[in-house]
Amino acid sequence: MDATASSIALNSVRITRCEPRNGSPNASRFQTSVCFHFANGQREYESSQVMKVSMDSDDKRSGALSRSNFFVPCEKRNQGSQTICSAGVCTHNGTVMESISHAAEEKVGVLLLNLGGPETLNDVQPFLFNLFADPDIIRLPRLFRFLQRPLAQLISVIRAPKSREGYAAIGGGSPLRKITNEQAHALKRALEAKNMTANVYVGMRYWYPFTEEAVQQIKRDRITRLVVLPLYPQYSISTTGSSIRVIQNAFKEDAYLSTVPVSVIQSWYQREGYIKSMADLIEKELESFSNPDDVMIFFSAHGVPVSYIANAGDPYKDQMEECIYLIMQELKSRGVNNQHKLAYQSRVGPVEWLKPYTDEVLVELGQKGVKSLLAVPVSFVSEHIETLEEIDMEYRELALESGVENWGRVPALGCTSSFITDLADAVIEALPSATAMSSPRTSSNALDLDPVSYAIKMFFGSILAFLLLLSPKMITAFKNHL
Ligand SMILES: C=CC1=C(C)c2cc3[nH]c(cc4nc(cc5[nH]c(cc1n2)c(C)c5CCC(=O)O)C(CCC(=O)O)=C4C)c(C)c3C=C
Ligand SMILES: [Fe+2]
Repeated sequence: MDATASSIALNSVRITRCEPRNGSPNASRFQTSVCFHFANGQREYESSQVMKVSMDSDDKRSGALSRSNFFVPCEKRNQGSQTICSAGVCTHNGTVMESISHAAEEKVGVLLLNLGGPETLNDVQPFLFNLFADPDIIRLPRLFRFLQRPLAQLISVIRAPKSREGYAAIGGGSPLRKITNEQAHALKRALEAKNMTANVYVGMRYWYPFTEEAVQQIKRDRITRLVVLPLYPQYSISTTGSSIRVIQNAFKEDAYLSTVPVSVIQSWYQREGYIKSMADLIEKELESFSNPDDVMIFFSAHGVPVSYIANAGDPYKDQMEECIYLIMQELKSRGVNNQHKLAYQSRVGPVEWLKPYTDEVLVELGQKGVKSLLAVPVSFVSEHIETLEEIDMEYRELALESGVENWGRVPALGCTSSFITDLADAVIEALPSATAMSSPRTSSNALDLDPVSYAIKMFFGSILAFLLLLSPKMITAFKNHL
């Protein structure tokens, strides 16, 4: 292939029009390429994305466009297609393709996102306050947004005792920070094994280390290209959506960060590596039952309020159902044909959540005579309160009381090597599509920061919350549902 003719720069990546020697004269290939060179001068990558724009008559109507991504160490590619990368310049079959001018200093970062959890029992109430103060968790109509923080204060105080009991039962705090740090180290090592050096950061939404702190570190480290990887396989407004909003705000407002190319992996439940890793864990755990074929595989996903799906277009339910379908297909291909069921756990508050509810289904299954159940937590990839306390203690007890005799639980993926390797592949595949997040701030943002209106809103909001707190009727109503 000769790289000739037109070439334009796009977000610091060069796009080159290449004419295939023996290909259709009506087809054009556009190759985007960027070279990464690291400080030790040894590790080099060429990332290429080839887009084939076909102008054949059949394809004209549909504007057919096919795309393939590859991201390989230059040494490997050199063997097959004679690409040589050095000092920011890639040559392909003898034709010089300039790479970006600052490629020599490319410094790759990966930001892992998670929810965070209280590390001590004293952290529980302030952690809950941060969670309920998030407009992606308690979705108030715009007109009532000024009540968000007073309401968060109220709900966090009421919820705290129940929540504290749960954290006390699992050792006095959430293991999420420790496990996420371990996953970050494992991912860094997995990337190194694929010849990619990257700084891996952890950003939590509601507790330390906060996402905002991680973003500041990314700025101090002068990262030049970033992949954002939420540790939630499925996208929900309440998890991935909320964390991405924080990142977008931080990046747009900062002169340096707004220029950094960023690629966000929104969801990855459909990745083969993840599906196979989940199937491995399930297959292994089934073997611990004396009658593996009779065990019902019981997927327990974290719930969200129905209004997220019905009114706000949250794709979470669809993605969850597809995810379960893919895992079951994988198991079937291995000859595992067990029955399965999906239900939703962890509902909070008086509104309707996704159904069926885990606790209700467990009772029904027990009463129907199901004797063996294998619980599979499927919304998270680390152990935390909802696996260690809710599933292992509350749901297990409920199932056994309802007639289930054999109970098992699949562990969260944690640092399972096939899973971490797949995350490394996801990062490498995402790098070439990184683009800057910069965009002008909106006038409504500016309004949100006006200190006078903020003070007025806080004043009236606090009075309302205070009145609510004084009302015993109100407290009883909340307590019954939280
Ligand atoms: C009130 C609304 C909540 C929504 C919506 C929600 C969605 C949601 N959460 C997770 C994952 C986690 N949740 C965790 C803790 C947690 N979540 C809520 C509430 C909502 N979650 C509360 C009140 C709490 C605190 C614990 C408790 O009191 O029950 C955690 C951290 C657990 C830990 O070990 O610290 C995770 C992780 C998902 C995946 C999700 C929607 C898809
Ligand atoms: Fe939650």
